[in-house]
Amino acid sequence: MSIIVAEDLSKVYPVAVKEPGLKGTLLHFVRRNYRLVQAVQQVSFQIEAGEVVGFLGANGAGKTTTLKMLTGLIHPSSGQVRVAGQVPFRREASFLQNITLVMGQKQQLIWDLPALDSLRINAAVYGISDKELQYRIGELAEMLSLQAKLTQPVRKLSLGERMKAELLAALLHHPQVLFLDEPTLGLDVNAQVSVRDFLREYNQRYGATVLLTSHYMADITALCKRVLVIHQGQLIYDGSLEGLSERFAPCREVKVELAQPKSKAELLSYGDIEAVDGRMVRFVVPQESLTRTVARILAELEVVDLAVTDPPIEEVIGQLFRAGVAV
Ligand SMILES: Nc1ncnc2c1ncn2[C@@H]1O[C@H](COP(=O)(O)OP(=O)(O)OP(=O)(O)O)[C@@H](O)[C@H]1O
Repeated sequence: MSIIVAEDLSKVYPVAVKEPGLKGTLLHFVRRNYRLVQAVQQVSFQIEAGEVVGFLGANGAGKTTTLKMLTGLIHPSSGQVRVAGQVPFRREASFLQNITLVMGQKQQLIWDLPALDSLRINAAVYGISDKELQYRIGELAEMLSLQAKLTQPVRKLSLGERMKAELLAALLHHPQVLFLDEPTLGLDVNAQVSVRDFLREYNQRYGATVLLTSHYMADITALCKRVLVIHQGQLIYDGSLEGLSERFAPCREVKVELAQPKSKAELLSYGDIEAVDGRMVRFVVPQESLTRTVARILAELEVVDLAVTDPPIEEVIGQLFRAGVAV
């Protein structure tokens, strides 16, 4: 059975609209007008236990709203959601024991205290014994290379160390399902890599299920075989990461090694040229004319080697977010 099930999940936010000026402010007190923002529209997906799934979308696409519905922070306007067999919005203790939500831009650790003190508070909330707490902190701190940092006030930690300490706090109760909203936000490249490595190891060691949003494609490519893409509140893709390029990339790169160098003018009839370097040529060819163009190149030019590659995944996603593609 799937550990996360969303069926026709929708969320509409009523937003109060106020006219500018004093008159608008006074009227706002007496009679409020609302406009409705459809943040998430009939989103359905299922995630199996142990999967690591990337959740992609441009700013305002509906990712955080969906995560909030999956963790029970907000009630869906319509649709069904079950996580670890429970209805999140009921926020039952057995549900909260099973999940965690980490938001890169929010922190739960107390700023002026050492992380260790906040961890003790969390342990009390989750009913973790002292002995078990020592064991779990030791294990997670080692995985995160954080042993020496837990006795320092949180405000004295670097951003990367703080994020790792946040992860430690969020995972102390050994949740089965991790909802991670931009866990590497603002971190430098080294810190991003160590958070990624930790998440991979945590998933493998505990078989935890992870739903992860990130604007850093490196997080997604390093961790997720499967991605969900949301655009203007609608799920427009649910499938493999490689499948994204196949489905949405408008162009392919055709790399050709020629027997003899050719001038740019001679090559232009085959497609846009990305680069020419002696006998090596890189063409950018629209998807729909790919087969025809490759056949022409092979028939008309003396070719030593030819390879067709997808554009970088960042480019595909960027294009997808800019254009927005209907399902
Ligand atoms: N509490 C709220 N009240 C009204 N509108 C909201 C509220 N929260 C979110 N929205 C709106 O719902 C839409 C989806 O927002 P959401 O935060 O889910 O997007 P997101 O994909 O997480 O974006 P980002 O990547 O910028 O965090 C946006 O249009 C946003 O303005």
